[in-house]
Amino acid sequence: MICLKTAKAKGRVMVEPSKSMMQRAVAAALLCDGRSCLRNISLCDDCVAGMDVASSLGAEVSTPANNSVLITGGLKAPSRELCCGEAGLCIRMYTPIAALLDTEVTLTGSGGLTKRPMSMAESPLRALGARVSTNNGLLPITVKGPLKGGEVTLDASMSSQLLSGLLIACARARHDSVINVSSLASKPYIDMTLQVMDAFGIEYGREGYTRFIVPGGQKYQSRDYTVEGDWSGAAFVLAAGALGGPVTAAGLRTDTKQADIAVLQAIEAAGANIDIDADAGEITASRGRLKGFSFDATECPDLFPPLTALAAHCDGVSEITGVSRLRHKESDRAAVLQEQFGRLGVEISLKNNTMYIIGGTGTGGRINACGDHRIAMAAAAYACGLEGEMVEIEDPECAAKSWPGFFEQFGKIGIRH
Ligand SMILES: O=C(O)C1=C[C@@H](OP(=O)(O)O)[C@@H](O)[C@H](O)C1
Ligand SMILES: C=C(OP(=O)(O)O)C(=O)O
Repeated sequence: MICLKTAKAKGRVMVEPSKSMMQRAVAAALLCDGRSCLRNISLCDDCVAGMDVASSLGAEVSTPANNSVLITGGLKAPSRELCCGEAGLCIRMYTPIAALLDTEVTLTGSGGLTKRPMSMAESPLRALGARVSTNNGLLPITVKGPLKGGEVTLDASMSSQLLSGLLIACARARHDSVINVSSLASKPYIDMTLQVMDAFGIEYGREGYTRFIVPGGQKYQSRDYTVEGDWSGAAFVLAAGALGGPVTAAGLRTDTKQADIAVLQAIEAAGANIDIDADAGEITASRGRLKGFSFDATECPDLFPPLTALAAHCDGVSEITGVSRLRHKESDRAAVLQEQFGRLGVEISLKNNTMYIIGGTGTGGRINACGDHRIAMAAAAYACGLEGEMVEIEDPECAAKSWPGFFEQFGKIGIRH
């Protein structure tokens, strides 16, 4: 457990590199013939799991040094089960990749991932020529390819992550693939996948977010790739700034495809100030007259926790829509936010697809992160809206899933433990 002394935050934080972008780049590097160098890497739990899986699938992964790692591609049958840790993207992306092989591969995971659905992988992979079995829709999942290609339909209402994996893998299938997609949410994450495929020389066609055409038999081109800073982690830093500040989040690209750059709109809607220095890659947030705000987080569900922390200190009621996207995250995130912020005196109600947060009643107290990194980080951002109280966090270590140095960085902006 850690105990944070609440205070207004002030200063500058270098954000962690994006685990979403890095895991995609590692997968692309695995599928190359040559050697890639990934720079500005993250050693968060999810990225370490991604590198381990790539290595088990035949990549030569150097010991990370100087913030970079060398990956020599080469896909081969692993000698053991692939363990994806707690990373949803990792298992949903490597399942189609493992199905490129003509041997049976089992993918598994730990902690919260064991409760997260994998059923969405079954019918599309079968339609593309692989054998698939899951544990009643959960882990472990076993696949046996080779993925041949073909035409397939995918219901992506639960998650975009399998589509990311299919797009990446289908470029290496023997034949061309057409992926028809219905009800896709988290759309920007597909743009992130396509951006990495572009960077590694892969071609595809698309009709918006409903149909993707991926020619088979393509070669990923090895390259130097710099991982950009993580807007999902930056959202907690900027929420902290909006509650006091000024706080600067550094290491970000403003021309990003990342979904969570949308945090800037939400913070401005709450009445706080945002200052952007695109050339320096620095965003500064500072307090304004904070008022309840409305925001649609359907396409950027990871913003719920930092925006809940912000809304808890805004005057009036804030409304965030897209609650249905939270059911299968590291925790049942809407329920956990409601319950755990409730312990801090913040009233949250859930109606249909909307979360209502009543601002201005929160106090210090103790919350349990419930194994969800974004709940732990949200508690720290929340602490920036109080003064002279304590916010205790049970299970803070789970922040390492996306940002191992998170609490150290918050210490630097005045939130000490
Ligand atoms: O592709 C990715 O990197 C991610 C996609 C999103 O998941 P869903 O598509 O399941 O919403 C997001 O919530 C997750 O944190 C990371
Ligand atoms: C849901 C998340 O990640 P994943 O699905 O990759 O585990 C997250 O980081 O909030």
